[in-house]
Amino acid sequence: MIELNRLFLRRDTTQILDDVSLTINKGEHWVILGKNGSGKTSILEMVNGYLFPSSGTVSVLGNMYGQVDVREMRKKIGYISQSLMDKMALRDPVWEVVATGEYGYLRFYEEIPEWLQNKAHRMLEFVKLEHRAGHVLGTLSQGERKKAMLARALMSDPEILIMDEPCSGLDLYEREHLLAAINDLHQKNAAVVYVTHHIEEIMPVFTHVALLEQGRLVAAGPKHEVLTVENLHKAYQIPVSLEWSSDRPWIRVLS
Ligand SMILES: Nc1ncnc2c1ncn2[C@@H]1O[C@H](COP(=O)(O)OP(=O)(O)OP(=O)(O)O)[C@@H](O)[C@H]1O
Repeated sequence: MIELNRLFLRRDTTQILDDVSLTINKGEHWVILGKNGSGKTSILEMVNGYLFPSSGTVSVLGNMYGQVDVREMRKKIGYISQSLMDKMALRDPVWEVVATGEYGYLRFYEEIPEWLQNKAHRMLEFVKLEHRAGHVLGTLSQGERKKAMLARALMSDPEILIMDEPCSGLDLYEREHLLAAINDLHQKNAAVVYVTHHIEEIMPVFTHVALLEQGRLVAAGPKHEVLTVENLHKAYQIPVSLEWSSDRPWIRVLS
């Protein structure tokens, strides 16, 4: 579904990505981990076609970027990021904000047909936010807003769903509720690519992990093979121990 081949990205004197190759197949859900500035967001932006590598190729859903209209590709990709959240109309009802995802609009200026309203409500049910459907987006908690963004992204039935740190800034309660909704994505067709700083967010739905360090891949593959204390030490330079509980990894820093 996504094939990144020998990606290099250089800006001024900084080597942002340094020979990154990654293949994401249908049925796989990936988490990208790495320190601040290791290149995670750059990879997401390349998959979205917002950023082009200095060299190397990006192929998404069988189409090589550079030979395809990226705007057409973006219709097949759901992207959930803080910058998108910031663009949403806080005074609009939640169901209406969700409905805009059908066409990728930010707002509607005409009457919304009943089928679309019904679909938006179904997506809100999926993320367990239906009880807030009629509320104004700005009155929702941060976690609920993220759930609304997830429901909005699902409206267009994306083939790829990209999430850039969706749990940042959420308290434990809000985070766990959002993670439960994300874990339910196994019922959908989309391949999920998820960036986080927190290893315990790797829910059972995720199958694979890529570990980045200074623009290079330390390891990439099935999560149980990649999430070893040796690889985590290479990526973070901190001694840690790792425990799996209910197919979720938990990390402890060793003193
Ligand atoms: N346009 C640019 N010019 C110069 N440097 C850039 C540019 N864009 C990104 N960088 C640098 O590239 C590196 C990788 O950035 P990127 O945002 O991909 O990392 P990240 O792993 O997502 O970081 P974070 O976890 O902090 O969000 C950073 O050091 C960043 O400062």
